[in-house]
Amino acid sequence: MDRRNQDRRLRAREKLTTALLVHISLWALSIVILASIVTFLTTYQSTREQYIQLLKQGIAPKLEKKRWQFDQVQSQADILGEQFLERYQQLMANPEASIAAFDKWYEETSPGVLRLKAEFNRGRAVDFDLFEDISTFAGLRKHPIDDELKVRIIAAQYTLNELGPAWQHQVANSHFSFPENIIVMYSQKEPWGLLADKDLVITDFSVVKSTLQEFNPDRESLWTGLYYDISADFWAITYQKPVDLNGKHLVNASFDVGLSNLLQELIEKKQPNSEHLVLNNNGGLIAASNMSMSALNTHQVLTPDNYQEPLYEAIFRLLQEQPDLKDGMVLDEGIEEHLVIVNKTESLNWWYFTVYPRSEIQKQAIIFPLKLTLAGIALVGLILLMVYWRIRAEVSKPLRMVAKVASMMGSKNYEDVVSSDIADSKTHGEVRRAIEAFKTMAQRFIGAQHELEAKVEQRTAELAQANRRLEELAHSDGLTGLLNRRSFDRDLDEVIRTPEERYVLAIADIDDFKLYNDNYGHEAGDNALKAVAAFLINKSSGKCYRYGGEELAILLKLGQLEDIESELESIVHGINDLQIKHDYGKKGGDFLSISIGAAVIAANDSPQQAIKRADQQLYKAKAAGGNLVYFSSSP
Ligand SMILES: Nc1nc2c(ncn2[C@@H]2O[C@H](COP(=O)(O)OP(=O)(O)OP(=O)(O)O)[C@@H](O)[C@H]2O)c(=O)[nH]1
Repeated sequence: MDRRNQDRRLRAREKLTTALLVHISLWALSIVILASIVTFLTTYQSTREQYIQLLKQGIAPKLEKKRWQFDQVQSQADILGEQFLERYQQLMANPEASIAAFDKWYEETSPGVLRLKAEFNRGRAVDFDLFEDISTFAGLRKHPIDDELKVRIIAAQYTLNELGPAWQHQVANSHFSFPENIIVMYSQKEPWGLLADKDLVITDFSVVKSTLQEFNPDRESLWTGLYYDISADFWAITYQKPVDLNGKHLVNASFDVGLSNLLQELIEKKQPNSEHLVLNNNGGLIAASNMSMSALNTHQVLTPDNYQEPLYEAIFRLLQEQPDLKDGMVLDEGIEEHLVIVNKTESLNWWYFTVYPRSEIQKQAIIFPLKLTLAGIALVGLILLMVYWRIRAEVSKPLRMVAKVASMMGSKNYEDVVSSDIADSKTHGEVRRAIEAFKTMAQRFIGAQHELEAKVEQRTAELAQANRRLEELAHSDGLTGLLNRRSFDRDLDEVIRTPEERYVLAIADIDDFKLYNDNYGHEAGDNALKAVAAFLINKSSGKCYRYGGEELAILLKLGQLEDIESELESIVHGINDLQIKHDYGKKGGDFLSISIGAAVIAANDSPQQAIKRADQQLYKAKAAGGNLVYFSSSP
């Protein structure tokens, strides 16, 4: 087996192994990937649920706790409003004292702007009442302050002075805002009425404006959005409850509630990557965990108009576009790329939104399938290694053995195949059976070969025999069994070519054979001819030929001349002694006879000359009456 063939076989083996490994790895990797996708989808769902629970736990309880405080504020506003109305009605029954008090206690600080004297903020005793931490700002308005308004302001001042201190721990400030651009405030922190800008228009604040009868016919209480109280230096929201009497809007009982703590909690205690936003029913921002510097600089109630923060804007849009938004909803597509968890408190009518990037959930969800994929790939790699090793041992090597045996078969080394110990050593299963089949085949080939060789030998012998027979037939005469004329010519040539050996040519002719034929028939003639020939073969020491029709020839080695002559004469006599009846010979004899003419072949004779010499002697014997031998010993 030459090197190139071995290489070709090696490459073929490698191709088989590679193709198998590629197939197996493709299938295995497909399964791993499919399993990973299924796992990812399942894991994603469970991770999503897990995160929703976590996020819900994060924001909802805090806001729920805070809600109690806001509920309190609302009921305080109810009390404040009721107390005011009671006081107002009392004072209106006898307004002169209140009017006098107003004129005495209030001073014009700039044209058209009145403020409660500062001593009421610091502490001023009036009869049995001590006024403290109270300030009032009466800004520019269309109409001058009439008596009723003076009584209303005094009623608000008394009510706040009475109730304000009790709620200092719940709220930042307690106050009454008037539709006539007036505010009466109880605050232990800031004398807000004294500090307010003289041109301030209270009703320009959206929350106050929206309590006016023309904007709020249903007389609903309202929370503002978040704003930064620069004078108090804190984040706050304001609650306004309109208080009417006989269809007239008197005041708003209102509170400022500080939200710094809530904001702090939202920012510090939120889950990583999550954001929390609290919006009122109008979309105003109550609180957010991602407050920015731009919000800090706004100094106003935060609405989408003045606070362009993408997340807040997206949530605001969601609130506008989805009127069927409900408490407890989880939206996958609420905001692009974010999961949105919705909470709502019915009493406050506030929305709590928790926003979490979906990519974070995907990141968490992908970890397990990723590990699974990596483990799967590692496992596939390991399996491939083992498969490669097993294929080499179980397939490639046995196939090489099969190929070796097949090659021996191809080279007709059947004996080697039979005597090979390949099948006995390292093979099993189909390969072993294949090699054993090759061995059986080789054994049969050997048997068939032996059988064939025996047959060929037999046929060859038969052919040789047939050839010999053909040879005989080609050189003998069919009727008499004597050598034929062709043999005679061949032998005569050879005799002449070997002058060292001397020969005598004798030609014998049956006497009156025509007459014999004519009288006894041709068949009898044939028989007579056969009898003469048989006698010649039997008696003659030389080779006998049928020379022509009834003429026969004998080539005799020249020994003693007398012996030859005597042999020839004994032949002539012997034919007579056969006593073949011939009653029609010219000389009237009883039996068939022959005449022989013989002559020694000269060294330089041609075949024709040798024949002629014998023929001349025969002629003489015939002429002398037949049944005679004429022999010329001199060439
Ligand atoms: N039956 C038979 N006759 C043969 C055969 N060959 C030659 N003859 C006959 O031999 C005869 C020879 O005749 P001739 O040549 O006249 O010779 P002959 O009659 O023997 O006369 P002499 O030779 O002078 O004695 C012919 O009649 C041939 O037909 C043969 O194979 N069989």
